[in-house]
Amino acid sequence: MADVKLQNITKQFHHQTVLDNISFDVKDKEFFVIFGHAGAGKTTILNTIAGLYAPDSGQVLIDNREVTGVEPEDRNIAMVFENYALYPHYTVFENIASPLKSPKHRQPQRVIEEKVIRTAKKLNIDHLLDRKPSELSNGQRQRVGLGRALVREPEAFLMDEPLTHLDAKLRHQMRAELKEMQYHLDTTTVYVTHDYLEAMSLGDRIAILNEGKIEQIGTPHDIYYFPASEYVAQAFGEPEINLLEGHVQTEHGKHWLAIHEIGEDFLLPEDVSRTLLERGARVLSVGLRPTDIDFSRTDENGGLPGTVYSFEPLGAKAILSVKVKERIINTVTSADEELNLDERVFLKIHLDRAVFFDRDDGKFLARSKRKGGIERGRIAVD
Ligand SMILES: Nc1ncnc2c1ncn2[C@@H]1O[C@H](COP(=O)(O)OP(=O)(O)OP(=O)(O)O)[C@@H](O)[C@H]1O
Repeated sequence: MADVKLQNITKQFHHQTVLDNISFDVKDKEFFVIFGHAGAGKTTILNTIAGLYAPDSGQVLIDNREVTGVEPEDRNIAMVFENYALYPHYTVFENIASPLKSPKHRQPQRVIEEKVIRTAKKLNIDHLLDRKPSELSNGQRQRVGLGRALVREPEAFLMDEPLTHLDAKLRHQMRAELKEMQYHLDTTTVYVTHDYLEAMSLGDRIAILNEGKIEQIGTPHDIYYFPASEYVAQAFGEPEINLLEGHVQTEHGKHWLAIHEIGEDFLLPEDVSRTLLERGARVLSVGLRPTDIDFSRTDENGGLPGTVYSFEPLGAKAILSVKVKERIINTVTSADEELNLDERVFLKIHLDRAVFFDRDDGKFLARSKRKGGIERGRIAVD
């Protein structure tokens, strides 16, 4: 296996820029996820790495060797597709052996047998070699698909939404399988998805692509807790992060955040106010994850009053939307709550967990790294 590097890749189709100066470095044995909405350019990146598309500018390096002009079959990259494209009339053995029989890469029968058996053992499917794909479970089929890619001993795997059309339960199971396989096989993988949960659960690192540009590259933790932009924060999390407008105000040497939309002021964590003032940010966008807002039925500690706008039980948890003044705020509660529409409730916002963005360009400004709660109170909001 090897590392895969993209340097300043640009690609246009019909004068429309589809990839705009894309650079990243997938390390040897890394599981690297490219996340983006439909049309963001994810598949175009995979095709560029595989050599199916030539970039207009920029370089592709595999194992530090430039391959930008090299034909796909000479790149030693394996692409795994959504349906695994197994030959239905071939046995598992024949399916896995098929890449070793192509005219360009044909190998002697003895070598083929050895490689197929070794690959099947790695994937724990060596007892299934005589079966046809129709006699396999989905998980086993996936392993055969991967086995067929792996048998060529590629330098990297490229996977284009391999789990998209599976139902939720199976998808979860397959995710676990892929993860386990990755752990045992030490493969370098570039994996494309539009499902943020898949990206978070599989990726060592994730690149977030937005209309052909990379918004952020980071670990799942970085992406979730320190999103580089409002776009990233909105894409990762269900229900979506609440974004409100805040104004920094200074009184008696203390820095407060006034959120007029909900008629509430919060004392800013010191590390946050320092950063915001250094950056000269007085008006900003405040991101509050639904999980960082608690609700109660009683006004115990000066909670923020609102009324139930909707209550959506989803098994173990429920999405509670509360109308505060004219704003709808989403929170997550346990599903066994019984709440009626228009019922009066109180919210407790954990501003110490908020993420602050520039109001104009939506880029990340600050998040408190302090542990523990913050002081909270009311001052007059004009
Ligand atoms: N061969 C092509 N010719 C013309 N336009 C193309 C070609 N391939 C892709 N595009 C365009 O490039 C843009 C990015 O497409 P791409 O398939 O890379 O997106 P994606 O992020 O993989 O989307 P999806 O999740 O829908 O598969 C789209 O607007 C698409 O229409």
